[in-house]
Amino acid sequence: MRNLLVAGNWKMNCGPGETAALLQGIKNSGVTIPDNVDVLVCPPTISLKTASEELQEAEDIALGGQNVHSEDNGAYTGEVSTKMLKEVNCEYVILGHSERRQYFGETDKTVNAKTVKALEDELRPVICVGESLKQRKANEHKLVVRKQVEAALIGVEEQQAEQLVIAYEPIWAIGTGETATPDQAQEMHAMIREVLADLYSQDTADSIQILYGGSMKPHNAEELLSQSDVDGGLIGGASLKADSFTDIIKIAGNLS
Ligand SMILES: O=C(CO)COP(=O)(O)O
Repeated sequence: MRNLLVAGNWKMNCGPGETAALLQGIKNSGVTIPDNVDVLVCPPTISLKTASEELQEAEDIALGGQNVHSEDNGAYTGEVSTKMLKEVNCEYVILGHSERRQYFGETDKTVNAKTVKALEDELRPVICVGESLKQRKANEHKLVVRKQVEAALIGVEEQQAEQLVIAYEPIWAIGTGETATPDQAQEMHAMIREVLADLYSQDTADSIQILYGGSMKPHNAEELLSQSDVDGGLIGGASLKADSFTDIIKIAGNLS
């Protein structure tokens, strides 16, 4: 049985001070992380060191970056490398979030290069895919997402693939308060798992956690996380408050 992964993408929220406060809030909430739940937080780059220090005695909460460059170092103003993320104890990195694709020119090609680099340097990529409202209305959502998954994984070998996490995040559901229905999420997650099985094997596909992201909140987490191919959530807004994030952790613990 796969563990469910409850992951917080803090986006451009929480400098070091607020990061310390939020993580203390999570730790002081008294939540015990269930054995069958993995928990991940992804603060902004500038707050990762503080987060790492705060999480020193909370080994069951993993740390991740929100982006990484595909080169080791060099003249890339504003960027961070895999080694820098690892130096502050990141185990994961979010790649290809739709906001990065939309505002910062990320393409399937850059997402692929970053995925290959992250795996090479033993950071687990959380690869984000998802269709726009226009694409869903045009009934192109499956094709679009299939292509995004395939493109991200060019050159990724089967034995590395077990380190992957995929996040299905329909763009129309991000920060809008509108979620995919449980059936819509299940349909897309099952399709993504099929793509992974075609690329690798059913066993490998079954071992990869596929997260849902897009307005996941305590009130809708149970119905989404109960779907057989939904292996967790990538949570934006609701991960910024200790109580809503820990509520989702508890809901996941009761399910898996
Ligand atoms: O983009 C998301 C997580 O990466 C989802 O954000 P919201 O939960 O705020 O909709």
